Amino acid sequence: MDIPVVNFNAYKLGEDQIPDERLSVMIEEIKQAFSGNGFVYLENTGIEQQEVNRVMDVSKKFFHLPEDTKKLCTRNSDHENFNGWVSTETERLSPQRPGDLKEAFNVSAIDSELKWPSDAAIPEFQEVLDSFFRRCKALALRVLEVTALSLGLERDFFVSKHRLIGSNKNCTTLRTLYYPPLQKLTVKPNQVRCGEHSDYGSLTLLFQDESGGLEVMNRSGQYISAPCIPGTVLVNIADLMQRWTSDVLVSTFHRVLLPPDDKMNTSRQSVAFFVHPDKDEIISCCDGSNKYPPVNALQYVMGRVDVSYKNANSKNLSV
Ligand SMILES: O=C(O)CCC(=O)C(=O)O
Ligand SMILES: [Fe+2]
Repeated sequence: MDIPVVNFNAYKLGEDQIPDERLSVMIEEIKQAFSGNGFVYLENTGIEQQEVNRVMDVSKKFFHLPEDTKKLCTRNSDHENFNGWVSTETERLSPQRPGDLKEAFNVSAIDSELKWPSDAAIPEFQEVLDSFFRRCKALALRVLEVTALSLGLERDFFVSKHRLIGSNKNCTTLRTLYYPPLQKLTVKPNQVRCGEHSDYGSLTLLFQDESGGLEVMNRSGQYISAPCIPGTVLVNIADLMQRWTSDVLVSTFHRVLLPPDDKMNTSRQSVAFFVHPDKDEIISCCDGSNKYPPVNALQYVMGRVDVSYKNANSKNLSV
C-alpha cells in the first residue's frame, strides 16, 4: 500500500513516557512513511472512532443551521488567528480552480473571543470541539516526539517549539469541514471540493467520514486514493516541517475531487487538526545545513497566506 498503516499502540494516549528503544520499530516505520509519500495512517492512537463520530455529528448540526445563524460566527480574515466559520466557495486551495465547494468551522485559540453558535442553537458544539482539540493536541505532541526520534534528534526537539498550542500565540487549528451535496449547486467548470494543495505548518491530523474522497500525490506524481480507515488517524507532513528537516520529510499535495455521478446527492465530512509551531519561534534546518534560511514561524504562515491571496481573487487559505 502506498500509504502505510502504522501501529501507534506503544505510545498511544494514556501510555506513560516510554523508553526510546521500545518505540524503535514504530519510529522506523514512521520515518519511512514521512520521508516517502509524507502520509501515514496511525492505528491504536487512543483517539477512538466514537470521539470522531461525536465531532462529526455535532458539526453536521452546525452546518445545517440557517446561513444567517452561521454568519454570526464568520471568521475575521484580517486576524492572525483562524477562528470561525468559512462559507462555501470562500477559499480556493488551488489558484487554478474556482472556490472550493466546502464549508468549515475553525477553532484555533480556545481561550480567545471565538464566536461560537449560541447554546440554544447547538448546546454541545463548543464542549465537543474544545475537548477534541485537546485530544488532538496531545496526540500531535506525541507524533512530534516520535518524528524527532526518527531523525536522531532529542525527543523534545519539535515539541519545545509547540508549547503554546491552544493560545493566541500559536496558529494550530482544529477545522471541521462539510462538503455539501452537489446536486442542488451549480458546479463551475474545473471546480472541486478541495483543490490541490499542501498544508502550511508542521503536520496535520485528518479524520474523514466513510465517503472518503481524499487523494494524495505519490512520489511519481500520480494521485492515489487515501480512503477512510475507521479507527485510524491519517497524519501528514506539512510545508514548514519539510523545510525544517531540509526536505528529508516531505509535504505532499492532496485534494478532494467531486464525487461520482451517483453520489452527487451525498455530503462529505472531515476534521483536520493543523499543527503549527509557536508564532515567535525561529525555524532553522534541524541538520544545521542552512539549506533554507531561518524563518519566523508566524511570518512563514502569513507569507503563505498572502501569496495565496495574491494568486486568487477569492480567499485562499489552508491552515
Ligand atoms: O477534507 C479532507 O479530507 C482534506 C482537507 C484538507 O486537506 C485541508 O483542508 O487542508
Ligand atoms: Fe490539506
